[in-house]
Amino acid sequence: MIEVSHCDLAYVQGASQVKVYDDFSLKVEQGESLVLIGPSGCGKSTLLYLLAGLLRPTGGELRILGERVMGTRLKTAFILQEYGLFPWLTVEQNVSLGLRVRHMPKRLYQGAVQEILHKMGLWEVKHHFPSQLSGGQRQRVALARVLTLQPDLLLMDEPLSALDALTRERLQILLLDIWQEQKLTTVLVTHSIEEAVFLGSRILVLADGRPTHVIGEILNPLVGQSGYRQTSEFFQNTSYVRSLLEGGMVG
Ligand SMILES: Nc1ncnc2c1ncn2[C@@H]1O[C@H](COP(=O)(O)OP(=O)(O)OP(=O)(O)O)[C@@H](O)[C@H]1O
Repeated sequence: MIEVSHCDLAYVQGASQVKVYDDFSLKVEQGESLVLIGPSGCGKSTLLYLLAGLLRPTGGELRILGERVMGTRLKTAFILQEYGLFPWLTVEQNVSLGLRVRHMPKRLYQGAVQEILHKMGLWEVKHHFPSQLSGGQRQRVALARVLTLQPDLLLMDEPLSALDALTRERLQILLLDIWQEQKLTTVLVTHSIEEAVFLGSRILVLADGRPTHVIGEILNPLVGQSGYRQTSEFFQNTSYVRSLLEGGMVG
């Protein structure tokens, strides 16, 4: 699905350069739920921007479904922490926005929008404006909006970090349902070890340092199984990720 091959990426800062990636390679299979975790500044968002086609690598190449990424693509959805909703549009209008800007006639998208509003628990608030919603509801609107476009790749940059603990857990379950139902390839950045292990079928632990490097990779085949959060495997995996992060921060 995704092939990152020997990519370099440096930010220019005045006269100097911040080399974030140097000869970095990564493969993500179709239907994987890859989670990126690592200390602040290690390059997680940069990798998402590269995958989204918002940044171009200075060397190497990225391919999605075999096609070289030269810019943004319609089937890649990107969800940010700040929701990105338009305050002057209602929930329903925000959700259908992507379809409307593609000039799809209302009769063709109305059913799909209604279905997703129900599925995401937004039906009762469909005429509300974003300012009238809780953080969890706003993030569900943002998710609903990108899902109406039937993406094949969902990129998420700390999408749940602004939410209270219980809302966050509910949305984690929702994300897991979406991933399992739609077999959607997802790449999620988080700072939460528990969230990484709860949502990632594979977890990539990145370390700070220039350039960024992978210090651990955990396959997590039990992800999505009911009651996983209460199992000893979940506890072992969170402990392992924590130890990698602690080790990676030494020095
Ligand atoms: N536009 C930019 N210009 C210069 N340097 C940048 C720019 N964007 C990011 N950087 C630097 O690149 C490095 C990687 O940043 P990035 O935002 O990808 O890290 P991150 O792991 O996502 O951090 P966080 O967890 O804090 O969001 C950091 O050192 C950051 O300061």
